Amino acid sequence: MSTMIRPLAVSLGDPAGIGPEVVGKCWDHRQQFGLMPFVAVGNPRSLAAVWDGPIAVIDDPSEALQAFHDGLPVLAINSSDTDLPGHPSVAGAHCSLDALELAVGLARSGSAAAVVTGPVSKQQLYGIGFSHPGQTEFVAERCGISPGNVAMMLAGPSLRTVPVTTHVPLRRAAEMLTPGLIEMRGRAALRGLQRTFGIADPRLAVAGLNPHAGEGGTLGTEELDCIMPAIDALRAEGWRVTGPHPADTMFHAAARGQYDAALCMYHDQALIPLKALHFEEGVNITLGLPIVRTAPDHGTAFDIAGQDRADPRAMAAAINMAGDCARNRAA
Ligand SMILES: NC(=O)C1=CN([C@@H]2O[C@H](COP(=O)(O)OP(=O)(O)OC[C@H]3O[C@@H](n4cnc5c(N)ncnc54)[C@H](O)[C@@H]3O)[C@@H](O)[C@H]2O)C=CC1
Ligand SMILES: NCC(=O)COP(=O)(O)O
Repeated sequence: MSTMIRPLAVSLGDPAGIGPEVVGKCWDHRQQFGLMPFVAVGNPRSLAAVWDGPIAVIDDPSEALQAFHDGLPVLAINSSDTDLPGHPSVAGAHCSLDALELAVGLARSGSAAAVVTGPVSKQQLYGIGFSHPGQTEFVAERCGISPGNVAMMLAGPSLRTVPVTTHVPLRRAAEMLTPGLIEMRGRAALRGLQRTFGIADPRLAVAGLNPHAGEGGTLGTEELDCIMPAIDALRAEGWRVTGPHPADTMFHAAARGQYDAALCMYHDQALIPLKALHFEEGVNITLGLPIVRTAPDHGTAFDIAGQDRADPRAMAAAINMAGDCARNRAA
């Protein structure tokens, strides 16, 4: 089936967060943002609570394209409680997981061209027994891919970053670093730059872990023991890889011009520069999957939910990137 005749599936995320509001606003501004048709997956009541646009509850994703012109098509997940914006609940966590499951299933089955995931609360999901670090690893598992072989990329107009370790305590992140894990993430990032971003001969800059990339082993040895062997292995395969670079000096404008993505050792090393530069339009994309999955870079923002203050631009960027990547793959 052609990408052009399939909608994107957009899960609403936690019903008490800003996911429903930014998805509704994306439908409002669909022409301004240049968005292809999408179907929301979640509780229609959580949309109606924060957005007064037209909602078209549909039974089958094939109805989405026609419905999209007159209203926001929604495949309904009916949770037992009505969630109040800003007040997450157990029922809301179950609803966000059910919506994620259905939206990913639509992309896997080919009913949707790609999946865009709305923001969920990890704390809420962990509370109902969710055993994955985040949605990235959940989607990987549903696609039958080992979590080690996918990469979480944060992408903005002037920077792409990929963390080697994701949602683990910082102490544990350092312990988890091995040449094999760094090499796998680096390879997933490089292949993703080729396949998803169309960069034929991508350049990857690898960050060090320690101050000044270990200062020759005097401020830590992970660069010598783990990072350099991974760089050597990737170079031996013919990839253009540099590093380990001191992380404090690899994100200024001139440095960013030297690479297509930065491979970072832990979550905040990757996400702080990306969000400092591109919070309003940053996209989280999972590389290494048989389907396309994107998300806005921001979280549930419970502090502003229901106040009409949520900026939809990152969600719009995620929807646009999902559409572009799906079209690239179909071409
Ligand atoms: N893709 C996902 O599902 C993500 C989920 N999270 C989850 O979100 C929850 C809250 O995380 P935080 O660190 O507080 O980050 P957050 O992104 O939810 O909020 C950080 C700050 O930015 C503001 N903000 C976020 N998005 C905004 C938008 N679109 N428009 C206007 N203001 C916005 C919030 O009001 C808050 O002041 C956590 O439970 C975390 O697990 C965090 C990041 C991504
Ligand atoms: N900080 C990024 C984030 O929380 C998104 O992670 P994921 O749920 O997409 O794996």
